[in-house]
Amino acid sequence: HQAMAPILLESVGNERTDYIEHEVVHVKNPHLDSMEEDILYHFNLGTKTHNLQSMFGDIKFVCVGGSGNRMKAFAQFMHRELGLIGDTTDIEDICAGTDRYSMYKVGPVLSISHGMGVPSISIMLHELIKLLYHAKCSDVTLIRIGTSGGVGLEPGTVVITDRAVDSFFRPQFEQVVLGKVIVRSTELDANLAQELLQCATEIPNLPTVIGNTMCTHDFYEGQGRLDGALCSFSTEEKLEYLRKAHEAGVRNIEMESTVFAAMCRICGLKAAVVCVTLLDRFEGDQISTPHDVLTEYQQRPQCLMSHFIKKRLGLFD
Ligand SMILES: O=P(O)(O)O[C@H]1O[C@H](CO)[C@@H](O)[C@H]1O
Ligand SMILES: O=c1cc[nH]c(=O)[nH]1
Repeated sequence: HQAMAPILLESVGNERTDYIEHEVVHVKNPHLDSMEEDILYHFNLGTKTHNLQSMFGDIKFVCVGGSGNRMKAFAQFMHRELGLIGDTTDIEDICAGTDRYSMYKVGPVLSISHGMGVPSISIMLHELIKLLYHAKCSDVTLIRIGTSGGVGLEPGTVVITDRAVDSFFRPQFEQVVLGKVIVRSTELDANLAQELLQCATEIPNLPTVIGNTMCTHDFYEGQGRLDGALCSFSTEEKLEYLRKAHEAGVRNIEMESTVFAAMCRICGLKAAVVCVTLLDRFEGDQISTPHDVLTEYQQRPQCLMSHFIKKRLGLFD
């Protein structure tokens, strides 16, 4: 596992002591340095009102997911898994002053909700990356733990994303900036994906694959569903699209992975996407699985995360 402390390089016959540079979180915005104060509006945090370094400087793992309740449950679960002292009911929402996002901190783990879809997670990521930068965090790993629709997989399978692709199966994210389209790569960290797959093999009953994840801008028509309020295509056309997606290596469909991958990559954050599949889209569109089964499915990426984090922290040694 990766060392958490600075790595000392002993150089024989040399008085100097070198440290390998930590991978710090970058922001790619020259305007930020000249700002006297930075207000992270949707978190209800700011550089003048909060000491971000003392609040967040020790963060090494950030897990994000759509729902506030899921991310609270994950924080409580991690609190127990890491054997931290105190009551899990005392874990407070750091963003309680706003109802846009929820944020919980347990030791070196930050758990944050991002809502649904690219615009929602993108706003959250702008503020999260600035928060990690202001807090002078280093060696941070960011993981989205979510749900998705499977493409030719048994429901409940966990998919670790190889490439995050758009609706045309391209590994890129397009953002319109000042009326022009900017295209950014969605490449994720291949070593991290392999490390997570290895962790999955060490956990019983956690069916896991690596595959491409398609990110769409809609849950219904945008994912080829026949059960929305609008539908402009036939069942055969839907299945043809899913077959093409499958041929392009797509194993699951969700709504945030491309922008998540693109933003993390540019800012020097090692990132992964781990989503459980709730259904097989070749079999249907409605999520009709009983609630308790869905709850158990949602816990699968969390179990994988706990194993991964504990392994990285050397808690199994
Ligand atoms: O389960 P989460 O992480 O919210 O993500 C998935 O679920 C939502 C749709 O139900 C979309 O946001 C999709 O990406
Ligand atoms: O089919 C699904 C299930 C969860 N999330 C999605 O985006 N699609």
